[in-house]
Amino acid sequence: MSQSPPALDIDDLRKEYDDVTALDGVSLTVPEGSFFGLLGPNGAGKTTFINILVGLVRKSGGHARVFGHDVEADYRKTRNAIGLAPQEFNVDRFFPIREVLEHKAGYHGIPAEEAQDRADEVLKQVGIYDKRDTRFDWLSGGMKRRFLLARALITDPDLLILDEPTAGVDVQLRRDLWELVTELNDQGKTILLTTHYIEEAERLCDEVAILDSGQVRAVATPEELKDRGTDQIVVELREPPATLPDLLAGDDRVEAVDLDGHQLTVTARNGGLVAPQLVRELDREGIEIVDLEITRTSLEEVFVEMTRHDDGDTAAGDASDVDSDADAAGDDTDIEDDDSPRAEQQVAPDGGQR
Ligand SMILES: Nc1ncnc2c1ncn2[C@@H]1O[C@H](COP(=O)(O)OP(=O)(O)OP(=O)(O)O)[C@@H](O)[C@H]1O
Repeated sequence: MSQSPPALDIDDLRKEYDDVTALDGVSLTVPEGSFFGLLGPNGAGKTTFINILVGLVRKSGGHARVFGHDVEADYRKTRNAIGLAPQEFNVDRFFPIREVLEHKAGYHGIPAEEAQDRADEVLKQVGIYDKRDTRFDWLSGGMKRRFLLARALITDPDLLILDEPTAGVDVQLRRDLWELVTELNDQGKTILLTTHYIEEAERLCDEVAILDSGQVRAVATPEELKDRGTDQIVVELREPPATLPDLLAGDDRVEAVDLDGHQLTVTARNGGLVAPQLVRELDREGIEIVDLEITRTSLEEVFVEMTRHDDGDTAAGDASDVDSDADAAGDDTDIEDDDSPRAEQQVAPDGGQR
């Protein structure tokens, strides 16, 4: 029995815009049904990657296949398999949102009557059915995000691409959207998520790729990535020893052991596994423990570390920049009725209007 192809099969994908290398040999496999996160600082190449998948940007080299279909040679099949909720608002703002959905369905070949039913269904699904006769302009920021998701769902795509879906939305809506996309994933849709909210990736994704300067730095589960960072084991001692014995000697997970007054701090990978050995050694030395706490590295710290550049800066700035940038991303653009505001060119080989 032949195995079905993965949702995304990306091999040495490259993109140059004049003298800017946006993608520098990206290879990735996203299994069907997975919830996959694409993390990267500003300018890492995430939008370029997505735009190549949906045919808005022409690749300079390599291969990209969606459920086995080449994104350029089989543009139409690829495009029909993907629902994209883009980062920026690019909606025809003069029509009631229900009509916008019907047009989109019609463009994808869905007959008018079915398109109406589908439009109602997805508006209900994202919770803005009562706004169906409202123009996009008149929706609140959060409703606009919900609408973009409805538009991505109108064709019942197998692959849902969410580009910063919760940028600039409040905590409650973010949680609602998380719940909704988790349900969609449970129903079998493959989800590709880009986000600046590391917590979002950690909560939702089975696997994440860290992209930086157009290259994949790591592909792993959030837990595996955290195992690569360092934890801190902080031990409060009853009586600090006059000289610190040689603790955890030869354990290559351990980066540092520091004593400051009553407080012993061990910096180590897999802190949870190192701690029991530390406790045994302290016990053997007759050093009494009053308190012990392990602070696990955060995915955010691992992310910042992995995308730190040689000049000591991260491309992402610090973690707080990461979040505030995302908040600012909800601006309108003037481009309308297109899935991406940064379309370099349209590459539908069939010449079809998108
Ligand atoms: N149409 C374009 N023409 C020229 N350069 C571009 C174009 N689009 C993107 N770039 C450049 O390609 C690089 C990758 O940009 P891209 O938008 O793909 O990154 P990103 O990871 O999506 O960033 P962000 O998180 O800020 O949205 C950047 O250096 C960007 O300036």
